[in-house]
Amino acid sequence: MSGSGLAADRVARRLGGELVLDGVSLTPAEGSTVGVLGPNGSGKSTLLRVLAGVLAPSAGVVTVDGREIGDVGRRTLARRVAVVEQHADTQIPLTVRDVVGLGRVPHRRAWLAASADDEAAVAQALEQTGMTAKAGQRWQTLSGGERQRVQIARALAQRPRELLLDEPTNHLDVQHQFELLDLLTSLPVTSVVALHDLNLAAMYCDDIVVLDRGVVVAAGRPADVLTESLIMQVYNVKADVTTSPEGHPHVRFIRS
Ligand SMILES: Nc1ncnc2c1ncn2[C@@H]1O[C@H](COP(=O)(O)OP(=O)(O)OP(=O)(O)O)[C@@H](O)[C@H]1O
Repeated sequence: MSGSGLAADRVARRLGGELVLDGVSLTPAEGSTVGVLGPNGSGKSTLLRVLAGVLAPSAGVVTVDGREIGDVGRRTLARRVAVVEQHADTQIPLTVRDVVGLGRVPHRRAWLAASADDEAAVAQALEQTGMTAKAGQRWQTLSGGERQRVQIARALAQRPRELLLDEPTNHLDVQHQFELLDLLTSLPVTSVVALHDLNLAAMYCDDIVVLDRGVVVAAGRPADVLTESLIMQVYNVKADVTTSPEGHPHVRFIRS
């Protein structure tokens, strides 16, 4: 398969005897934000882990600039693909600045101290995520939302071309959800983001992929994908979908 960027072609993955992903293809346009939606257990995290090269596909291929991901060196991959997982934790007493600095590791030779470039990338990432004032604070003492923002800062400090995020808005208050997604969509990176909030996905994603039991059941522009029938089919919930004044689909759930 040719093409630039990160792509999945008919990827399957088996876990514990179950087919958790089945024939999933994803070709994010360069610089776009792609939302991965789907119910609990539908395979969103697994897809992100396969795209990150952490899990190998059981069938199909993931490619980076047309090369199979397994053939791209770990260091090369770590320099361009950044991952923000759902439950990052550490027992090591690190400051916020230390954690963000971990994003620079793939760019450094082990025996060299942080360069001016590294320091500038860390400072910029702290600034972009609004964490500069907390740079000296211990990671363990942060709130859930602050930890989330620091993980995102670490990923940004990596200066990736592709950013994979697993429910990054999870712990964030509404202002920080908007700030994060405004930031993601303004960066010159390709982002693949697992989200649960259909309206956030509608507001911010260029494209949406909906998984159900490991299969892509819909993909395309939010307005084409987020329909009342799709929401009923996938989530078994009634919804009223209208168009917001900004032109995005707006989903209102209806209790039956
Ligand atoms: N190591 C494993 N062994 C067996 N099954 C697994 C394993 N890891 C994940 N699964 C199963 O794979 C399916 C997909 O999991 P995944 O975490 O990708 O879903 P998800 O869409 O991210 O869910 P959520 O919205 O709850 O985060 C689930 O049914 C899960 O139980």
